[in-house]
Amino acid sequence: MDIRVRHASHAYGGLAVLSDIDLVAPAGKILCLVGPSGCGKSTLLRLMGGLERPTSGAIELVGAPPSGCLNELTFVFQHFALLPWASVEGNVRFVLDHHRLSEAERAEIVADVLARTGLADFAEAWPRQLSGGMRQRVAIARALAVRPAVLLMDEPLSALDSQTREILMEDLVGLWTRAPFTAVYVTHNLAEAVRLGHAVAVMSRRPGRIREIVAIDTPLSERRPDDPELERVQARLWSLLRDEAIDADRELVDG
Ligand SMILES: Nc1ncnc2c1ncn2[C@@H]1O[C@H](COP(=O)(O)OP(=O)(O)OP(=O)(O)O)[C@@H](O)[C@H]1O
Repeated sequence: MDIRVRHASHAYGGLAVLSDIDLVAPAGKILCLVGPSGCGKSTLLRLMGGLERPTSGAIELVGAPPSGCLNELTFVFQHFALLPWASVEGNVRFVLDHHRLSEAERAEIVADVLARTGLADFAEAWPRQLSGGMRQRVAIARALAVRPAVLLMDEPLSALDSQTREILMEDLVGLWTRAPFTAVYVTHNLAEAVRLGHAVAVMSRRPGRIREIVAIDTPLSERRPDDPELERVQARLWSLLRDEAIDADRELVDG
C-alpha cells in the first residue's frame, strides 16, 4: 500500500508547522524523513498515521493492504511503551487481543514475529529484564504482528547506544530483506537514513517543506557502514541540511 500526502499543511494554533507537503511513501520501500529539529517530522508521521488531520490537504492510502493485515498503520516510537506487567509474549499478544483470530492463529503470529525478531528465547521474559535493544525488538515485533500496510517509525533507535543501534539496523535490514515491508522512518541520524532508506526526504526548517528526495539505489542488504557511495550520499544530505539546521538552532535559542 502506498501512503500519499497531497499538498498537506498543518498548524498548531497560530504555529505553522508543515507547508504544502507532497510526498509518496511507496509500497514495499522504506522512506526516511530527515530535517532540522522542530521542522515537523513527527507531525508529518502523525498525519500519515491518522493521529491528526492536516489543516489543509489530504493523506491517502492507495492499493491493497498485505494479506492478513490487521491494522493498516502501526507506530514504533523511540520509547518502547511496553506493558510492564506483561511478558514479551504477552506484549505481542496484547495487540492481537481485539482481533477476531483463533487461538491457533494468534499463537502462530506471536511465534512467527518473535522468531523473526530474535526473541523466541525471551518469550517469558519481563520488559524490566531486557536491555534497551531487546525492548525495542519487542516493540518492532508487536508492530509487525498486526501485519501493517505501513510501519510508521519515529526515531526508533535514538534512545539506544551506538553499538545496539548498529545491531538493530542490521536486524531491520534482515527483516526487510526476508519480507519487504512499507515504512516511513523519521530520524535525526543521517547514517541511519542512508543505511535504511530506499529514499530520504529532506525537510526544510519549520514550517517544514520537502526540500529534496534523494533516492539510494544500493540494495539494503549490500550497504555497509563504511561504503564510500553511502558516505557520498550522507555528505549530500548534510549539505542540504546544514544551513537549515544552523538556522533552526538559532531560532530555538532566540525564541
Ligand atoms: N501537539 C502540539 N501542540 C502544539 N505544538 C506542537 C505539538 N506537537 C508539536 N508541536 C510543535 O510543532 C513543531 C514541530 O514539532 P515536531 O515534533 O513535529 O517536529 P520534529 O521535526 O519531529 O522535531 P524533533 O526533530 O525535535 O523531534 C515544534 O515547534 C513543536 O513544538
